[in-house]
Amino acid sequence: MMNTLQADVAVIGFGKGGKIAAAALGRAGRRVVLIERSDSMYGGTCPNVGCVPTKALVHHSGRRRPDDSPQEWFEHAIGEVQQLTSTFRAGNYDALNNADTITVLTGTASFVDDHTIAVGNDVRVVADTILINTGSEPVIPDIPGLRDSPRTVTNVDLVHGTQLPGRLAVIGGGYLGIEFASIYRRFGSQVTVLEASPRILGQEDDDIAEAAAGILAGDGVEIVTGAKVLEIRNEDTVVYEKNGREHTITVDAILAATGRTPATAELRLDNAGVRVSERGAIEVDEYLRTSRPHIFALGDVNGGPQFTYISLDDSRIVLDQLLGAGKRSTADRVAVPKTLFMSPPLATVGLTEAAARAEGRPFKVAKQNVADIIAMPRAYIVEETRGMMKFVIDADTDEILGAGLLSVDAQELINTVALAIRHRITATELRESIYTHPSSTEAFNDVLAM
Ligand SMILES: Cc1cc2nc3c(=O)[nH]c(=O)nc-3n(C[C@H](O)[C@H](O)[C@H](O)COP(=O)(O)OP(=O)(O)OC[C@H]3O[C@@H](n4cnc5c(N)ncnc54)[C@H](O)[C@@H]3O)c2cc1C
Ligand SMILES: NC(=O)c1ccc[n+]([C@@H]2O[C@H](COP(=O)([O-])OP(=O)(O)OC[C@H]3O[C@@H](n4cnc5c(N)ncnc54)[C@H](O)[C@@H]3O)[C@@H](O)[C@H]2O)c1
Repeated sequence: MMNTLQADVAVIGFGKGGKIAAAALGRAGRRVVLIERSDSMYGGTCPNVGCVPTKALVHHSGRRRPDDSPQEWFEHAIGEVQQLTSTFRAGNYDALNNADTITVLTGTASFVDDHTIAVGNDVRVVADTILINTGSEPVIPDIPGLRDSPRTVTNVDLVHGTQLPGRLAVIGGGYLGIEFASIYRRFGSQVTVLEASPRILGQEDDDIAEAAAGILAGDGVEIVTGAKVLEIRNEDTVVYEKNGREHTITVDAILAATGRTPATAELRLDNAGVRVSERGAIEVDEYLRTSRPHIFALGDVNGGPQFTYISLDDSRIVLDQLLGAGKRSTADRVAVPKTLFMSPPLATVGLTEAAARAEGRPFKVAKQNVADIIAMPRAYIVEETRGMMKFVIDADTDEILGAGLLSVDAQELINTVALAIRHRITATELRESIYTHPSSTEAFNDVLAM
């Protein structure tokens, strides 16, 4: 028999934005039903198979001593990571399911019409308002042999598998590819990154991307740029072309890290009249309303930047529509920082030097290698002096336009710079602030003294 639940708000997908919105709406007395397709995904990608396990692997890979067996250390690390993710998963589930106003259903959701959602075969949810928060999925490029090879893995396989690949090929030198390349190299794998573009980290300035590539190469990651992967032969041999010559590498695992696409395939959006863009994302306005105004889309599925904190900010916008003044929008976002967790991390915000030049605005650049920053003994204390810090500054106003920090603690430093940009704190003010000692922030005293 069909079981029908009535709700004020239905949330499809237990991602960051969906869970924050569900909790707040539940606290406000709304009857909320949240639907998640997998019982191993409560909390979404980030705590289960994304940010949290990968950053825990960064941590554990860095603690391996030269005499530790790579395989044993890896297995130990995966065990630790699985404990961590299961704690977070249970915490996420309980936080919502224990609320009187919220029901969590486990099953795949699809639209029946614009107010009705089917969950599996037996349950229907009828809701006034619907939030779609189904995230994204890896794109496996159409390379002959890749999809069928048992050696092809995704981020999900890599954070669950207990066998350290002796040899790993990573197709794609973006955020995901470089993080996994760095992690697995530090665990002891032989890693080759095959990037189609002339260089990795194509969105960053040349000097920053080159410095990052230099650190990875120094750690033993082989980076092949301008590589065209032709096929996967006999399941384990990656055939690629560079400069007109064919090369092969035989590997234990192949990670496709060539981007992630919004997860809409199972939703039957056509039944609800929700429009999707040419690139497969759910179309939204700046208030995250879809083509059906009572249906919102949050997080990766709406085609915005694919970061957990953007999904979180999406929930603020939707909550402002449903419970607040309805003013907040995606247009409010200024200086959104990001961090690539290689070792040391690369964190960036605002304009690159290339973008400032393209805009034709007067700017100056302040940059220094971390090893030369006298005001930052912390780099020497923690024995991580690799990298560089770079600021792009408006030559007329002294405002900071952007920064690229490839440095120990960069994932923390960048938030201070982002705040400075948002609040129009000048480079001089940032330079002349008083910082704790010994800290990494002290570097600003030095690098900004142009
Ligand atoms: C390996 C990796 C590392 C990353 N590292 C970082 C990082 O360090 N920092 C950072 O900010 N970002 C990172 N990201 C990106 C970040 O994880 C995503 O941007 C973020 O998790 C997106 O969240 P979301 O709210 O859009 O949805 P998600 O967290 O993806 O959740 C969507 C949920 O919807 C469920 N679902 C899908 N379809 C249906 C359906 N039809 N019915 C029911 N449920 C459904 C899914 O099972 C999933 O649980 C990383 C991503 C990956 C893959
Ligand atoms: N630390 C973080 O915040 C973090 C970590 C991992 C992932 N993410 C998110 O996940 C998203 C997806 O990551 P991603 O690295 O998969 O995508 P990406 O778009 O960041 O990078 C993809 C890379 O693959 C290359 N590429 C594409 N097709 C190729 C091919 N056929 N052969 C070789 N190279 C090819 C591209 O030139 C690009 O460099 C990121 O954009 C990011 O938003 C964030």
